[in-house]
Amino acid sequence: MKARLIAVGERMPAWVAEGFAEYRKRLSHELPLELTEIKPGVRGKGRDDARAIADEGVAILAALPRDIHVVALDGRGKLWSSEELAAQLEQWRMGGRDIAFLIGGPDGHAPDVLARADQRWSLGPLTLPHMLVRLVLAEQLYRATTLVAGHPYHRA
Ligand SMILES: C[S@@+](CC[C@H](N)C(=O)[O-])C[C@H]1O[C@@H](n2cnc3c(N)ncnc32)[C@H](O)[C@@H]1O
Repeated sequence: MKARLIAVGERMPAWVAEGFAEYRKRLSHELPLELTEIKPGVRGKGRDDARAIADEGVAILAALPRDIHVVALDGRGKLWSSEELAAQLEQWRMGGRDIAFLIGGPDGHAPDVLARADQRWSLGPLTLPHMLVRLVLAEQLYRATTLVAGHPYHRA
């Protein structure tokens, strides 16, 4: 199974890019993770935020391969402990499809994107900046692979 991260936002700051690259490297055997960045919709004077959210949604949906399991990162989604995420990972693997994780823009996901999602995953009640969400997602996926493999990285 391969994973794809489709995220609104371009050009991560170096400290995020380095952290993300580190976990992506650690994941490369167990869960190869490919990143697709989506240009944020245009916001500001005279621009309608709803239009920007809709444009981001169209671009996210266009980047999705047809037969892929979709998990939208969303503050109103399901909360999973790291152990529950590891169990999810095993279920996703048994499902036999590749998996896509979606991170929205400054105003969250378009309704069409949430409608396409098979699951919604909340990292907790805090609203996190999208760049940090990439990093936490990559680390938690790595942690989940180590839990499944019985590797001592996870010591809860
Ligand atoms: C700055 S947040 C958007 C906040 C927006 N007000 C909302 O209601 O979704 C940008 C993206 O980061 C992700 N995100 C932020 N905090 C999150 C959390 N606690 N759990 C899951 N995803 C989160 C979501 O994909 C969100 O669309």
